[in-house]
Amino acid sequence: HAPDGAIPGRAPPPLALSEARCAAPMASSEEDGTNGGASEAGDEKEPSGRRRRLGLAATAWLTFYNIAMTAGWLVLAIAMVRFYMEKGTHRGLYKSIQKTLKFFQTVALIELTCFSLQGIVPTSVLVTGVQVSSRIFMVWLITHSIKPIQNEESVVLFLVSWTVTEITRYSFYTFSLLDHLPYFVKWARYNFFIILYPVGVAGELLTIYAALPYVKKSGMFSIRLPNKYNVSFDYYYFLLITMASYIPLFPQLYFHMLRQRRKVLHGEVIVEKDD
Ligand SMILES: CCCCCCCCCCCCC[C@@H](O)CC(=O)SCCNC(=O)CCNC(=O)[C@H](O)C(C)(C)COP(=O)(O)OP(=O)(O)OC[C@H]1O[C@@H](n2cnc3c(N)ncnc32)[C@H](O)[C@@H]1OP(=O)(O)O
Repeated sequence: HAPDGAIPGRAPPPLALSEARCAAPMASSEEDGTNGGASEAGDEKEPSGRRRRLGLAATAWLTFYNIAMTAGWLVLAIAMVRFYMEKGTHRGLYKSIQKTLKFFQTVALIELTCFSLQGIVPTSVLVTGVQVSSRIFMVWLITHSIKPIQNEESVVLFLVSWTVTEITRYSFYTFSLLDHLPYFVKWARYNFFIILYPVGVAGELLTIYAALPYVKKSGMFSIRLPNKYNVSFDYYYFLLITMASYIPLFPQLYFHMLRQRRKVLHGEVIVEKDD
């Protein structure tokens, strides 16, 4: 365990959001030895490291954000279960929940642009960047834009994986910030992904694959030569490259989560390279 603030490769932690202008990360649970403020035993006598370092304004804002996101994804989960119970089919499911999905998944850009890039939370910019951008891509440039694939079973695969993951993740952050992290939530955050990550990725890849014929036929989002800028772009090949990029990128995200799991659940100290 490193002493407070003495984290190799990281700037000193902020005291308050307003002071820091999102400029420095908060110390992690491993590093300050406070278990991230999680009071599983419920016997803490003073504010945890997490709250001390973040400051009231940042803690309040993050808590509000995480509660809102937990609620949003819960609403989505309930809507999906209700839809399936009433209709008995997945057909039409995407259409019925698309507004909520688009809203809450797009809002997650805040995590990249403010929390991560600005250093409010000590998360990896690279990991968060790949995670958020691939989701935004799936939501807007695939499922929203290519209507014929909206009823594919693969869409349900990633919808369910994302939803369970996000309810768990945001409630984990919320309870951590409130210093009352139930062990089950922590366990779920660092175990569910073992199954949900590959299932979600399979759903995403199958959905992109299903979109290929429509993209090829329609020539959507493609720029053909000749044109006055003398540039060409073929969305069909872009999708093929995107699918291929899962091969090097997904294992990195998966192994990152496995390392996090060892660190958080089993207390292993892992020195990670800076982004
Ligand atoms: C333009 C086209 C792009 C195409 C790219 C194609 C390539 C794609 C490759 C693969 C993409 C994967 C796609 C994905 O959509 C699939 C799925 O999601 S399927 C569903 C299952 N998914 C998961 O289980 C995801 C699991 N992964 C993660 O959760 C993430 O990796 C991530 C959240 C990004 C990182 O987690 P990590 O554990 O490393 O760090 P955290 O960010 O959770 O925590 C670090 C510390 O920061 C604190 N923190 C972070 N955020 C908050 C917050 N909102 N509020 C409060 N605190 C926060 C956190 O508590 C930690 O603090 P401490 O260290 O003190 O405990």
